[in-house]
Amino acid sequence: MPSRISEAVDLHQNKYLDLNSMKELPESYAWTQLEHESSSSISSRKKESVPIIDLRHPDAVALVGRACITWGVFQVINHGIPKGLDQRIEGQVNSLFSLPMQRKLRAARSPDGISGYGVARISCFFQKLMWSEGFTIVGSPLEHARQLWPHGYTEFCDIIGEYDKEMKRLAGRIMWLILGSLGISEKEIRWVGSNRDFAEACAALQLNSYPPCPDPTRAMGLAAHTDSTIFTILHQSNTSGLEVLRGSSGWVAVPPVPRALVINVGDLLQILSNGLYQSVLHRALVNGKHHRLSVAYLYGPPKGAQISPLPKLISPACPPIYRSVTWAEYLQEKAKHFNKALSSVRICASIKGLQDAHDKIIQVDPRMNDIDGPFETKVILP
Ligand SMILES: C=C1C[C@]23C[C@@]1(O)CC[C@H]2[C@@]12CCC[C@@](C)(C(=O)O1)[C@H]2[C@@H]3C(=O)O
Ligand SMILES: O=C(O)CCC(=O)C(=O)O
Ligand SMILES: [Fe+2]
Repeated sequence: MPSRISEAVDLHQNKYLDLNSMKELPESYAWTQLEHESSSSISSRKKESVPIIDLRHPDAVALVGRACITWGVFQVINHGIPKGLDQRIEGQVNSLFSLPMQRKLRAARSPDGISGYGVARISCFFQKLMWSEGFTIVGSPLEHARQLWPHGYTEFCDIIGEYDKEMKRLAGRIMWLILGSLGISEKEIRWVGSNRDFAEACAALQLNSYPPCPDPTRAMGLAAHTDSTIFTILHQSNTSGLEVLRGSSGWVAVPPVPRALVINVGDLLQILSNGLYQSVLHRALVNGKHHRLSVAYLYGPPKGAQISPLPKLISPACPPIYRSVTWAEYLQEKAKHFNKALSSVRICASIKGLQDAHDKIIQVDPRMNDIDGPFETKVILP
């Protein structure tokens, strides 16, 4: 039986395989059938689909509230992001991931860093590797862009800057819809900012690439996870792959809708809403023919802001179930406990009717069985 350390080294050595040139699925990327089962067949039979909300609808607040409670995810249209920006950002993402591996590695994320090129951060919690590459941007992408395109990095930086600005504006608007749906006014949030635009809010941009895969039914693009955000705004290219877990219905596909953006409830919104809006477990599957891209805007509170259940949502009958955390503290919990991060900040162990995403874990990765600690693979039965 190999030791945990040598397995970790194996993973590390496999880390930068060039997925774009592989003709067969290496064993290290082959996930078990069980992990793929329970997929969309059930949901498509039931004809359930993730709500699509027109942000210009007069009842947008109520629609958003209902979608947060019943799904934890929705798509938005008429969101005001300039036409064509989605295609321009996709062009940049495509050009980044099409670079030769040696070039991409110049912008590699350092082991303890946040920004840069690399495999999914959550890879260390899984036995198998994921069929994807990522590039994370926090703050300015300039230094990494220079490494990637020494003679032509400005276009990338300009488009990222424009996308970031537009996302921040949209995120502020969605914040108001969500807060409105919870009955929260501006007086009740310290960090709304003087222009009511959440100017100090922090965010990360995650660019994801899922190359065509020689054996897509055995591969996993991005394993099931929840985001450690208030919410995430996701643009997906015109190839399906995103799935969300919906209670007893199992995995439901979130099909790309032209110009629509997907909004995922994140863990911090679950904390703020005292468990009313639960973060959504989601994953990305891969495709045999098409290269899939996605751009996630991971939206969170300002640095140092304490996130805890909103006082208005608390009463003797509904005591706070989470302690207060900053985003940075929560990300540390996530890095340590992954699926169990929410329960690690829970102060009230069991509330009837409330389940954290991790409570749905029903089978521990057998390789991890004899290891103490939080290493668990989500295997969700139908
Ligand atoms: C702010 C962040 C959220 C994130 C970790 C990060 O520091 C930057 C990347 C984010 C991301 C994107 C892909 C899925 C995810 C779980 C991951 O591994 O990296 C999220 C992280 C998260 O939400 O916890
Ligand atoms: O590619 C996708 O559809 C999902 C990406 C995602 O979940 C993430 O970046 O957090
Ligand atoms: Fe995600």
